[in-house]
Amino acid sequence: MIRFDRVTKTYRGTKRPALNAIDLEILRGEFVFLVGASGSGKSSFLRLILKEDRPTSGSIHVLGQDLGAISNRKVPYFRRNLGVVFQDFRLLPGKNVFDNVAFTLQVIGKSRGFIQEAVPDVLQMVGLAEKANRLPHELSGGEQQRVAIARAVVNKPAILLADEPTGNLDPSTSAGIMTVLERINAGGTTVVMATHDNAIVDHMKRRVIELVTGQIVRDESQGGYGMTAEIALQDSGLTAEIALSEGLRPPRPEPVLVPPAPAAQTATGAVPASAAAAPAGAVPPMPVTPAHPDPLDPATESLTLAEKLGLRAPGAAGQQGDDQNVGPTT
Ligand SMILES: Nc1ncnc2c1ncn2[C@@H]1O[C@H](COP(=O)(O)OP(=O)(O)OP(=O)(O)O)[C@@H](O)[C@H]1O
Repeated sequence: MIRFDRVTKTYRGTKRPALNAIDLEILRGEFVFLVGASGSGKSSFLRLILKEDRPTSGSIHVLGQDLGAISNRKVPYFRRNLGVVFQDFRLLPGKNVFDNVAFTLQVIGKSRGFIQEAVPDVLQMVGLAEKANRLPHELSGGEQQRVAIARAVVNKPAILLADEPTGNLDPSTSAGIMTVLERINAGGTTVVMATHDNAIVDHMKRRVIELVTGQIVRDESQGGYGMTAEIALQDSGLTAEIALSEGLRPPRPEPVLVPPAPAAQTATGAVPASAAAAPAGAVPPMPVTPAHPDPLDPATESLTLAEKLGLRAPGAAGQQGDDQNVGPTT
């Protein structure tokens, strides 16, 4: 379903790869947590799956397609198989709940009849059937995220990518969002979720892949958040987190040295997924750099919402002002 073969991503102007020789397979129907300190490569990993960016070396297959062989023109068609949810919801503030969800289907040209059936169904699934006429600012943060999830899955994608979907939500609201994501996964959609939320990861007991400086150091079939290295930058006033240097990092259990699971199997047990993985604890201090797509790279140029959701080719005409990126409204 998703396969990375020796994938390395090095951004322009940087020396150290954001992702370093990643070998990984995610199977149909899996629910996978991607954990790791800020800057460890989680968002880069998701962007590569979406073909929002391209690897510096190595190959990526998603749904049987070699992403390197998909032309830019065909990318929007490829992305229709993927739903995406972000930490900051990205709803359209002037459209009500129904229209925010219908937006996905309108952009890809679905009929009015189809939309009239599909949108109420998915709103029911995320628990918002009664709020179809509300505007985003009339909803709580958790409800706004449910709308974003409904929009992501209304076209029944095979894969749902979620980049810290509970990052702006309190614990009980987050639990509700996870119930919705579990429901979507139970319906057959493969879910890959990047998160810093240790309580959720520990509670769900799903596959956990941990990145440290762009390498997979842990791949467990029913993992927990564990000793994932994170620290708040209190003295800088930022809430970002950095990987701990060796001296500061809490002790980590010795890795179990067993060979990586065969490509076609789900990972079992604590498996260092790459022989080249950095030894536990050997983590240099990380500069805290916000992840922005490389402005010089045509594959990561600034995208409108429709483009970002994979519904329209970058630069293709849309309705003026119809799809600007929007953050939380509460
Ligand atoms: N467009 C870019 N240009 C240059 N460097 C980048 C770019 N995007 C990410 N990076 C760098 O690549 C590394 C991995 O970043 P990435 O955003 O993938 O990490 P992350 O694990 O998602 O972090 P966070 O948890 O903070 O979202 C970091 O060192 C980051 O600074």
